[in-house]
Amino acid sequence: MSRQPAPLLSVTALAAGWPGARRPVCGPLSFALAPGEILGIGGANGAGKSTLLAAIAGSARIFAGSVERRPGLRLAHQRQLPPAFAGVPFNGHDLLALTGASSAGLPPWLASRLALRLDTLSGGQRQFLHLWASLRAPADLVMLDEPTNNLDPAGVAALEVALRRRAADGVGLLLVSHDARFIAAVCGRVLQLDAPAEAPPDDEFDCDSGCDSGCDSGNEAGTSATASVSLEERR
Ligand SMILES: Nc1ncnc2c1ncn2[C@@H]1O[C@H](COP(=O)(O)OP(=O)(O)OP(=O)(O)O)[C@@H](O)[C@H]1O
Repeated sequence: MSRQPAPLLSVTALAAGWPGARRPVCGPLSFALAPGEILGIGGANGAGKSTLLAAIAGSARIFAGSVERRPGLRLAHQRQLPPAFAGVPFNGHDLLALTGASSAGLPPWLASRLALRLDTLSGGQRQFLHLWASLRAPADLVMLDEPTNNLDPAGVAALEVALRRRAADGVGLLLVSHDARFIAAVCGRVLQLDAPAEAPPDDEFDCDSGCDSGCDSGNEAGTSATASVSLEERR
């Protein structure tokens, strides 16, 4: 009898936002991510997609619910706007060394530019290099925020190949993207966050007892009036 591998990540009734805010920006959200799974995260501007990644990485505030990472989980997180390192004498080799990523398999159009300073690369070249640095880092879970930004069709195709290879290694992938074609091409499931309310209510959010951010306890996470979620199977 085969046993299912333990999930890399279990998110339960999570309402996440930012320190100092009265209310979370997303949630309640519940999902799990298995090794080798590619999960897409979609939704309108401001729906809280980046906030969700930040909560999983431990850099946003958890108002209610929980994020459980598999013990010892190694996480790589590429933010939406990777740093340009302007004015810093730092090249592609340095960036890959910093994250522990191998350059083996890097597309030739980028491999030939690894000795160049990052602030002399084009936007798409730098984007792909940052993606590679996260994707090929020694990580169990890789989260990429708008990975197709600045990439041309050849870059997107190379990214899709790299993502599938990483998933085949058992790495779990969370991909935030507005690119519906890209998400449909690579993701087995999609978590769709609802658009934020036009004007957020100014009443304070009541945390449930699972809050880990030092708020007063209150009622259930399920009563949150912020974005809801739907999870679609793509195949
Ligand atoms: N560091 C932060 N501190 C405080 N509020 C933040 C911070 N980052 C984002 N927010 C707020 O959280 C809300 C959700 O932002 P978030 O970046 O998560 O949305 P998103 O779904 O990723 O949007 P987009 O598609 O535009 O990238 C926004 O209203 C934003 O103003």
